[in-house]
Amino acid sequence: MKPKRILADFFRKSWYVYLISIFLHLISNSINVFFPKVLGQFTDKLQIGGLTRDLIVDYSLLLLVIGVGHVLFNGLAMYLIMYVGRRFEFFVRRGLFKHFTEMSERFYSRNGVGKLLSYFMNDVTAVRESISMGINQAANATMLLVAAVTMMLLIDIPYYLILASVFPLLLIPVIVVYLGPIIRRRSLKVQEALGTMTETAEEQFGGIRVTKKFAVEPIMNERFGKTVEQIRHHQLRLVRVSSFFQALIPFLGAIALVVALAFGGYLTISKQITLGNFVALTLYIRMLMNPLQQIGNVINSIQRSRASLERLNELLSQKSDIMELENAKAVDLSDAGIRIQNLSFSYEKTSNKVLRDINLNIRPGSTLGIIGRTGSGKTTLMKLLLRTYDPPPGTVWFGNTDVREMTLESLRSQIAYVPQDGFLFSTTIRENIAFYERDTEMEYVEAAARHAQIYDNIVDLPNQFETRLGERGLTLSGGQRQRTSLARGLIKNAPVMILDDSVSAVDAVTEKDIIESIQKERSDKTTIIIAHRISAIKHADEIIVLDDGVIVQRGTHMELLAMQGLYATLHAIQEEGSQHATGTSHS
Ligand SMILES: Nc1ncnc2c1ncn2[C@@H]1O[C@H](COP(=O)(O)OP(=O)(O)OP(=O)(O)O)[C@@H](O)[C@H]1O
Repeated sequence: MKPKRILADFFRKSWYVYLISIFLHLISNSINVFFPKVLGQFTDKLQIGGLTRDLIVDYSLLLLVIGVGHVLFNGLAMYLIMYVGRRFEFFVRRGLFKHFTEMSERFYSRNGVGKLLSYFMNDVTAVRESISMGINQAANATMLLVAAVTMMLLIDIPYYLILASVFPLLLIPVIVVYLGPIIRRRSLKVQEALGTMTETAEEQFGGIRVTKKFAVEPIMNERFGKTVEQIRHHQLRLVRVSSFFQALIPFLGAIALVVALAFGGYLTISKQITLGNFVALTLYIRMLMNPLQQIGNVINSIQRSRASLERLNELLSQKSDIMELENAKAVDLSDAGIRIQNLSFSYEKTSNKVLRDINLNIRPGSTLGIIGRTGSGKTTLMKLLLRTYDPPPGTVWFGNTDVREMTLESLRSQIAYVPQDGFLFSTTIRENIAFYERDTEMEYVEAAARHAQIYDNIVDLPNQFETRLGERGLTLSGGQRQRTSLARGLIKNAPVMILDDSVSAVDAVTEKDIIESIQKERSDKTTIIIAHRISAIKHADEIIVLDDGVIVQRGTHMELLAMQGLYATLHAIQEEGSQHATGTSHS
């Protein structure tokens, strides 16, 4: 989908449905406009006493046929337009989703989930309403207006009477020009407020467990109440102007009817027009009221949906900041080393450097351990390896290829990244583990679960590997979730694996089993283990200690212990802690 052109793209695909629908409206309205004419003739016949029993039956049947014909074609036309409106919704929502999946992590840090959901729900619906109901009503109303005015001109009603009666309606365009932009501006505010509410709701439902444990429901209610109050405020401002606008149009129609009654009535009693023509004139003017009301609705809805369309087009114009080069290369990572050269990085141009002058060589098949205080830049370094953020050119290399010149597919499909807070989807455990390849055979799923030390927990569940997690299913404990996510990483059997503090929520014995299993399974593959506990990384070929974005120490476990520094300090503290825990302290 090209940016800024969702409507044009859509109309190009669906124009013929609109054409058929407008044609059906045309037939429907052409039938309908005969109603007043036939009724006028009926009145004239009645007045001159020319009505017979047979004629009454004939007129009744004729009116019935007009009514049925009008409803039938109108219904068909409405169905087509509604159908195509729903297709628009489908088309845009699918396009939006695809666009979102192409956006980088930076985009998601800037736009909350709630805000993105509000584009899906509120904005798409607002545009759909105006291109289905809006076009339907506009086509219908315009035709009815033209047909009614034409019929008035064709029957014997003086032009000056028609002009006088229709004159108040000529003020409508003036009102539209004045009030339209006000409606649009206020509507934009409403959409923004709805977005904020969805965002707050999403965050508050996500954090409901924390809220409950701290018993701060009143504060949350108040915070949410404020966002709802904002919507009410903006919506009332919109309702005030749009109701005024919508009421003005039928009001002008009513004035037109008063003119027709007064002026037409005078001409009838002075015998300048027939009673039948007077009835037809008032019915035609009355007939104009509905389309006028509809046109008011349509203009209102178009103004509101223009605000939403602008928001959607603006969103779809945003490009991902992680772009693949046209001649990007696929690199086989199984025999490619990872080289980091003079890497410094900050998230925003103006913010402080999170990593400074990092130099690192990871041989293919080796294990690197990373340890460091919280916030020292460990995860950031991994994000740059995975290119979820762009490192500066020439700083991150896989073999002889700069990561920025690799295809994203070859990079990410060959790295298994296991984050600390492994997210699990609301589906079965088996599908969560076999996430990368859903049709992986069960024996591999089970093996991965064994290596991640989660197998025994899973087989104790009611439906074992087929147990559903999440919204409609069971919830796992933090440690179980972490190990399930670890199994998902292990099953990929990727040339490079990154464990980003992925065993932090398991006990020391389980951690030891997991690490031993990983060592055995991945003896010839590159593994990077980030941990706060030295026990998880001490077997690594090289360990780096990060502090405030700088590598302050590097070496093997034994080498680092021999140096005085952060590593030895951490080791001493952790050893002391574990002695306390096992009751072996002598102090
Ligand atoms: N998306 C982001 N935008 C801006 N700053 C960020 C972002 N992510 C992390 N930071 C900042 O970068 C610094 C390093 O964060 P990082 O997550 O890399 O640390 P870490 O060493 O992995 O910490 P931990 O051990 O707690 O996981 C922190 O100061 C953090 O606030």
